[in-house]
Amino acid sequence: MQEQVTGQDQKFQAGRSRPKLRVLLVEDEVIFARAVAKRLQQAGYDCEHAATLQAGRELVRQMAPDMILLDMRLPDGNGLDLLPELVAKGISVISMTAYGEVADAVYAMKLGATDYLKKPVDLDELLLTIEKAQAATRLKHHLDYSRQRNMHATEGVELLGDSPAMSSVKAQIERFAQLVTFSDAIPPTVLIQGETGTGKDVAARLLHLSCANSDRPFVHVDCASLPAELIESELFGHEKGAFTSAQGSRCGLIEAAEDGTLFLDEIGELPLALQAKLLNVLERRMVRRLGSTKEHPVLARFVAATNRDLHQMVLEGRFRSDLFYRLNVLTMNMPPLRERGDDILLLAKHFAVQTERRYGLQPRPFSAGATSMIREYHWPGNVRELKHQVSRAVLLGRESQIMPHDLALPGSLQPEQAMTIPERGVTLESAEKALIENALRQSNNNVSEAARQLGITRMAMRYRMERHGIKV
Ligand SMILES: Nc1ncnc2c1ncn2[C@@H]1O[C@H](COP(=O)(O)OP(=O)(O)OP(=O)(O)O)[C@@H](O)[C@H]1O
Repeated sequence: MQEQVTGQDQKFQAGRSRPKLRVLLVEDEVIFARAVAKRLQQAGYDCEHAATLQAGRELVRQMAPDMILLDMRLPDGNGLDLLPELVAKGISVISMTAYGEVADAVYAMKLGATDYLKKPVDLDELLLTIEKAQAATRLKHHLDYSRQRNMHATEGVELLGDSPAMSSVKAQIERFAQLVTFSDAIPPTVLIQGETGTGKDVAARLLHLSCANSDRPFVHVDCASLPAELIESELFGHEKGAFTSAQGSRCGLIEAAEDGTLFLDEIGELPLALQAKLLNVLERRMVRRLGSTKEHPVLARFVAATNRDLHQMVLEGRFRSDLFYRLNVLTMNMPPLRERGDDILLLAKHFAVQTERRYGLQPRPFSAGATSMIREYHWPGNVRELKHQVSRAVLLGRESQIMPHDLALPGSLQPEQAMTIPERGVTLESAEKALIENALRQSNNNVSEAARQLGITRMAMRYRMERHGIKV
């Protein structure tokens, strides 16, 4: 028997903005099932009901539930028979057992159920248990995500560019790799500073690859994107029961880095309380999981990166000075892209070829106008912005060359240059003339292209050129 619960309570769901959790209830007591379904729908969940194992299996396929409330004693078998396949699908399962079936509940937990409820089920307790299970699933996904993204972490790492600024960075990476590999006591901490998108992450991975034990783990922790309440357990690990959703014990990322590299990205975003704990780890080289009394030695080398001015943050009381001095031992500054001379074009060509290959497109050169625009633009988002704009231009451009308008940059002039009025003043007429001459220069005297850059028609451009006596 299979029953879908819909109807009068649908109105409670309307207008809820959070995605609805899909809950499947596998339960043969129909009156109890109706009460549960009604309550869950009122609470904003999507709920469907199956009264047998077979109907449950069928609905799992159809509705792909996020969570299952699973009764143990069903007309066509025991809920425990269905449990392993649900767990294997990554579905969170809450088992429901009648009085006197404690052994079933224990066995269900061993098979991977997230939690259990004893019948008769109190509906408020049921809601709390669902919320708890949801939090546990979210935590697990975050941990799995962090671990997964660290696999293949150093594949295909390249720091392109041979401008003096980049050559000096590469030489520094080599030198630091020697220092952190062969210091017999504690490997000194490396701090990589630089504007956003300058390649700090790439530099950290390259440093790891340049060390003697590059086959050891490289573990990346993004202090900015991890929710504050997860950073601590992510970094330090936890024992079972250390907090409500800690279902089992788990090693933290500091431990997971073993004797490899722990890369603390966006260290400036680390909450003050955790800064103190991190300092303790750096000083004592010991780590203790949340809820544990046992300490583990820390063998990893620490590399931190930031696009913030940590010194300024120290002055403002937002970053601990003792941690700053501890981190600021070997410091590397990633130069902004605009200070890398010909590297800008080299990188632009590299990203263009990369995109063309990836999408099986015909190679197209940059037009002279696009080339000078790339050279002159100030690239506030650095290499990341260049990569993004070039890929976009390659994918969207229609002409035989990549044109300035394909790059969609906000003009090649730096905003400050374009906006600043000289002390002696300037007339609108002369500013307009300068802009037109500039656009023509950038587009290699291509009038249509220059008109496009200035957002006017070719006719209007011709008219203005004539008025200012500009000839091409
Ligand atoms: N020199 C380089 N050669 C090739 N690719 C690079 C280079 N520098 C950066 N990149 C690429 O640019 C993008 C941004 O680099 P990365 O993430 O290392 O910057 P970041 O400084 O860590 O940025 P954020 O401060 O925002 O975290 C990445 O896709 C990276 O592969």
